[in-house]
Amino acid sequence: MEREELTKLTIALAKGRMQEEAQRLLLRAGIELDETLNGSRRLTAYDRRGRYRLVFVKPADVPVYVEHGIADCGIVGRDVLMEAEADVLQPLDLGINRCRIAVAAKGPDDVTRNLGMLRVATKYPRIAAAHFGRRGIPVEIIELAGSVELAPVLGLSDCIVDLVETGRTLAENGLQVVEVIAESTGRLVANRASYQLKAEAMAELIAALGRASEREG
Ligand SMILES: Nc1ncnc2c1ncn2[C@@H]1O[C@H](COP(=O)(O)OP(=O)(O)OP(=O)(O)O)[C@@H](O)[C@H]1O
Ligand SMILES: O=P(O)(O)OC[C@H]1O[C@H](OP(=O)(O)OP(=O)(O)O)[C@H](O)[C@@H]1O
Repeated sequence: MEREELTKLTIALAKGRMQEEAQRLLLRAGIELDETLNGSRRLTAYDRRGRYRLVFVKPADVPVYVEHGIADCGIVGRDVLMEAEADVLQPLDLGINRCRIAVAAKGPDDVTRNLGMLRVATKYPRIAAAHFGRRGIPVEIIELAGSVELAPVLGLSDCIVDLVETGRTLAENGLQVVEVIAESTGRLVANRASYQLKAEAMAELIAALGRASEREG
């Protein structure tokens, strides 16, 4: 039988930092990827049994593929989902890539004692704007693509909104957490229509990943 006929679901995986943990979890769930993928530049793959097609995309693009139904489901961080405000279902917390989305600065006074417009550097403009909006603090959002911790050190901003795991990047750059906005972990997300139309395959995947992530945690 052709692979396409066997394939039940297309899963979009975030490339980069989350990919390794996600693939380890898939393996525990009995979804083993073609080993010719190792070291290759291919952006799609099937699992050994041909049941799932995997597509590898940038983290921020996972909700885009899933919302449009190109992928039935995806694995991506809650940080990305909060920022994208994507209309997708979140059936499972996978517990991988646990970190916090936090406000950080050289010291708390840089945030709390600021009298004018607070300058906030971040990769997460929507999360940052919503957070300070709730606090009633006027902000200028300075959007950066990475190494956000540099901004307050060099005087580009008063504070940052970024991910913190061990706190090492903050500490080594003389910054500290001022406030935690949210916890983030890797999530299984699903397209709304696929969730209904491919209910059996979805349930099978959710159950397998749920068991695998329980064992992991
Ligand atoms: N230090 C960390 N510890 C744990 N999880 C993290 C950490 N940094 C990022 N993550 C999680 O891993 C996901 C992917 O991180 P990665 O750094 O690969 O993304 P990115 O820098 O946004 O991607 P890209 O720059 O390729 O668009 C994040 O969305 C987040 O959920
Ligand atoms: O608390 P820690 O354990 O130090 O981890 C946090 C760091 O990890 C991520 O950065 P990443 O390495 O993905 O680089 P980037 O900032 O360029 O995205 C995040 O943006 C922080 O900078």
